[in-house]
Amino acid sequence: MAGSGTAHLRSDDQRALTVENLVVEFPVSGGTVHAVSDLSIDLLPRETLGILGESGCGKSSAGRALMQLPSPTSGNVRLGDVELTGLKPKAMREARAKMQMIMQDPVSALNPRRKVKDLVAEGLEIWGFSGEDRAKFIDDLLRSVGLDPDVVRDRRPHELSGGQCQRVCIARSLAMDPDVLICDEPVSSLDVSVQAQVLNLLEETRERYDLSMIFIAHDVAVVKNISDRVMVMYLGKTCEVIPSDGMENKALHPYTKLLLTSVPSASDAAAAPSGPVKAVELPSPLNPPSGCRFRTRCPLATEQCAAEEPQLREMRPGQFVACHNVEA
Ligand SMILES: Nc1ncnc2c1ncn2[C@@H]1O[C@H](COP(=O)(O)OP(=O)(O)OP(=O)(O)O)[C@@H](O)[C@H]1O
Repeated sequence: MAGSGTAHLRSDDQRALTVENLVVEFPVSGGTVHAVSDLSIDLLPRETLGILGESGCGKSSAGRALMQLPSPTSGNVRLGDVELTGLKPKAMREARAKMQMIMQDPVSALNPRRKVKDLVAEGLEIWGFSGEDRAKFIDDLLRSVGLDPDVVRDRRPHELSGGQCQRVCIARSLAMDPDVLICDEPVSSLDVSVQAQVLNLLEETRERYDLSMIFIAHDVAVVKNISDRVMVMYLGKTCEVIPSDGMENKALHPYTKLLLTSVPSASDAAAAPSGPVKAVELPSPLNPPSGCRFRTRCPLATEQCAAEEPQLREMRPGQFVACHNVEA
């Protein structure tokens, strides 16, 4: 798999989730949208991997394809030891229970006609819970996400705030006893005042329930703070995988540096790309540039970048970069 975009962990490390060469394409009238191209991920148990990139780079398409919603165009997704590709519907439902997704808009993720206690219980049939056991289980889950069961259990989504709805979504996911939580922009639709509370809850939840997490967002500071490692995507491809600790000083790919300079910090100067980034629109995923997809905006681009696609190389321990023109 060398050069395929995988994070290349040690071969003896256990994986919560393994993704190999994921491709997501959408046929449209003008051709094919190449939303995700050759994406590989190794997620360790209890690790949070951030996926960072600007709008339209394929983050959500990748997240949904991991859940097989819909299945990717090609590539393999393995949850623990279970290969999801090609599972029959019943086996897929059971496997999918172990990988839950928290969406950007919690209000529209919840059925407006159902009460909180029924929303949280939506997936519980497969565990066979009923009666008092079930009611206690739901109350415990509501408490664990910081909601008072006596206050919220009989309410419907429109009677709750956005932050409370996201807490209900998190409780509903936890009801399935998942191993992996995929969070797709989980706080971007919430008021700034409650974003930090929900981020803290996600972090506490990951620790308390021994979860592994994929955290998708375009906000560099949020992704950096919550993640152990960050995967930076540009136009459907991985350009860098980097430990989040100190990444503002360690980033090597010109695109990662560009993203980091959008976060005001004392280390901006160190992080700035070496040369002006060209002010052009994000190229169309219908017809991505040849070679390196970032080359049309890159201050370091050479002829080689148009001719040859750079593969991920381990430049420093745990840091992988797809660029012809950077050195460690
Ligand atoms: N169902 C679809 N049909 C056609 N094109 C799609 C579809 N879903 C996504 N796309 C396109 O795929 C590309 C990647 O979109 P995606 O939503 O995955 O990006 P993103 O990084 O999550 O962006 P955002 O943060 O704005 O959601 C975009 O060009 C988008 O327009």
